[in-house]
Amino acid sequence: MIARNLADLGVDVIEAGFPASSEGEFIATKKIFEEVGDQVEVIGLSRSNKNDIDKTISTGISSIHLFIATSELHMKYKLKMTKEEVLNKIYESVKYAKDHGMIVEFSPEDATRTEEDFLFTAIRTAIEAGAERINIPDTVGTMHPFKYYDMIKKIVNFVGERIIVSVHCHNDFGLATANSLAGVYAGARQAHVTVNGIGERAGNASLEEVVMGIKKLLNYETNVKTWKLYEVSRFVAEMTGIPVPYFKAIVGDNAFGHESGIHVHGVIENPFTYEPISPEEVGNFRRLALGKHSGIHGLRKLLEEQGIYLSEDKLKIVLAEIKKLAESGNKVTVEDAKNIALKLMNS
Ligand SMILES: CC(=O)SCCNC(=O)CCNC(=O)[C@H](O)C(C)(C)COP(=O)(O)OP(=O)(O)OC[C@H]1O[C@@H](n2cnc3c(N)ncnc32)[C@H](O)[C@@H]1OP(=O)(O)O
Ligand SMILES: CC(C)C(=O)C(=O)O
Repeated sequence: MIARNLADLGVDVIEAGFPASSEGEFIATKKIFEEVGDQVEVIGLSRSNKNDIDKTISTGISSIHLFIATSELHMKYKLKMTKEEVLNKIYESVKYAKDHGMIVEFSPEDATRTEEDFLFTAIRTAIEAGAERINIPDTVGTMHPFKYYDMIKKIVNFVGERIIVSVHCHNDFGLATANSLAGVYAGARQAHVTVNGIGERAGNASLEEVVMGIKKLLNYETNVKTWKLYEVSRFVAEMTGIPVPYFKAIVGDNAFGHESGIHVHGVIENPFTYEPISPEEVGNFRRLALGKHSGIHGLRKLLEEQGIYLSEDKLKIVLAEIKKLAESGNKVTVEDAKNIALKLMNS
């Protein structure tokens, strides 16, 4: 169901799973391909070994994302391989997948902590073996946008126009979206993202933020139907049981929420004053709230929507009551405002 939502949303590629990791992932990848493979490219993640590649191929999909770590840290402690062994694995696995007719995306895992010369050698090896896409993972989110921009720019120049460079950013320092945008600005033409930013540790770059950043901040195009973003985000939250944070950009409940009087006044006059994106553009909703920060303009609007028209003096009295209520620790609703106003009108 999530895959169908993503296909309808207009994403270019769905990384459906890691077929060699379990029977469930194998079946899911196969099923997702059968369901939406005619609408969107479906790709499977795989270690750089024959067993994983064979398993991925046997799902029926035709794109594979091969990875192997290239940083000293990962090679020494995790893979227990030398540089030469890793380069051999890259060449052999990419070549093997290509010989089986796969589209190959290759990731030097922990790329951003990899010694530069070796990273370029690994990338060249993957391309020589036939990889069409090179993804540069910031595996533990240790990049900042200025550094990642320089790195991606260099790689884009190195690989030339024929190869698509992709970015994959983790959010350990809260910079996954910023780094993804820096990478795209530097010439990457694919970004790995997840709905609501879900992922290991602090998560991955969020689809909603990266798509809207590309559209509104970089002024580039994507194929994503942005007005479906909120709906897809909520669907994934419901299916996974992982709620969307209240203050989450684009899809959070407060992403278009305004309480402060000055802001509400601005938004009433022209929403662009305090909304850099309109809620409709992403399928979210504007929410005007009442509280200790409220002002007359916002209160008047909310009451008039309830059919209550008060003089400026009366509005001031209602506003004072609302502030008092909020400052005593209560959440103030439109219903509260309405009751206060009606009481005043009847007194
Ligand atoms: C940064 C990333 O996101 S990487 C992808 C993360 N995703 C996953 O791990 C998918 C879910 N994983 C799993 O289901 C399991 O870990 C499996 C099926 C992949 C492997 O399970 P196991 O065989 O039990 O091994 P385990 O996970 O404990 O260790 C990983 C093994 O893969 C090796 N390995 C790790 N990455 C790679 C790679 N890219 N290419 C080849 N071998 C690799 C490790 O060196 C280790 O090898 P060893 O068993 O010879 O010591
Ligand atoms: C497999 C790779 C792309 C990965 O997930 C990472 O390095 O974070």
